[in-house]
Amino acid sequence: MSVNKEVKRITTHILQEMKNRGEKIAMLTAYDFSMAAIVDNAGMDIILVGDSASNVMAGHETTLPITLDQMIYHASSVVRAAKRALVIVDLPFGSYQGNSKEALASAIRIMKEAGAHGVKLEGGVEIAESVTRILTAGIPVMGHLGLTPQSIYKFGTYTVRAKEEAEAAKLKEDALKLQELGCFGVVLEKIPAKLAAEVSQSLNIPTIGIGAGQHCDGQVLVIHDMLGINKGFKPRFLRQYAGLFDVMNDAISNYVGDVKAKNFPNRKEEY
Ligand SMILES: Nc1nc(=O)c2c([nH]1)NC[C@@H]1CN(c3ccc(C(=O)N[C@@H](CCC(=O)O)C(=O)O)cc3)CN21
Ligand SMILES: CC(C)C(=O)C(=O)O
Ligand SMILES: [Mg+2]
Repeated sequence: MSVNKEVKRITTHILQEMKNRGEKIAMLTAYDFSMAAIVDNAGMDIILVGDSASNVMAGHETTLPITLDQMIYHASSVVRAAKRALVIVDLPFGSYQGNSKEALASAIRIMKEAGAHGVKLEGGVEIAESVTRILTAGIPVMGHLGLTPQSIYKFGTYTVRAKEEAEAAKLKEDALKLQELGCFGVVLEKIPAKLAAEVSQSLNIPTIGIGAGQHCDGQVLVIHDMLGINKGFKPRFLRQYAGLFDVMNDAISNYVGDVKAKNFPNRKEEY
């Protein structure tokens, strides 16, 4: 399907129209200017400045260490590159769980200092007050349910979530609550496809899946994973669209070889 690059800027209203007419929503992460420029040029609907930057940019084992200041630095770089995509930024661990006032202050910093278009928060009914407060300030909010990596130490593993009926019921309740509060969409991470399909059908707002099957209204992946830059990470839900680790490794080792062999620079490459 061809991508309409005529659209000036994707908005949350356009995303809702896309769901209404059954057009799938494409979302991908980016954390810096150069990558975001490529992602935007390729016709992405939403660019997520994910707290997965903690893993893929900083090399941490979890998303917990990344700070609000660091997220703002990544987000401001992405915003400068994004001409068409809607730029959504994860509120990092510790920047919103304290109370709704803190949550709003963090969201405002992201909007004001990075120029982002909205924020994403992990959690359901527990964060209802914060979601409401942020929305009241006119800031679009996206929910995130299922595997919520900021709670990894509570769960202990990254296995599929909501397989049991009780947890599935809670997730459905959370999704409805987030919609009722006014979220423009919700990410469903690593839950059974059947549950994601049910939630996607029962909600009016779009669902964006990662490891949540084909019936979500859109899909999201981490860019380093789908480009094959991050070789070690290969869960079943991930499709690798390129093998950039090897491509980049070959180019870089050729450069090393040329320098060592005195093949670079040559006479044409000097002044
Ligand atoms: N590089 C990267 N990609 C991601 O998708 C991602 C991050 N980082 N950081 C934040 C969260 C964490 N996410 C994750 C992490 C692990 C799995 C996962 O499936 N891990 C194992 C299986 C774990 C298990 O079953 O116990 C795997 O198969 O690799 C999925 C999503 C998604 N997000
Ligand atoms: C995996 C996506 C949904 C995310 O939250 C992130 O990249 O941080
Ligand atoms: Mg995240």
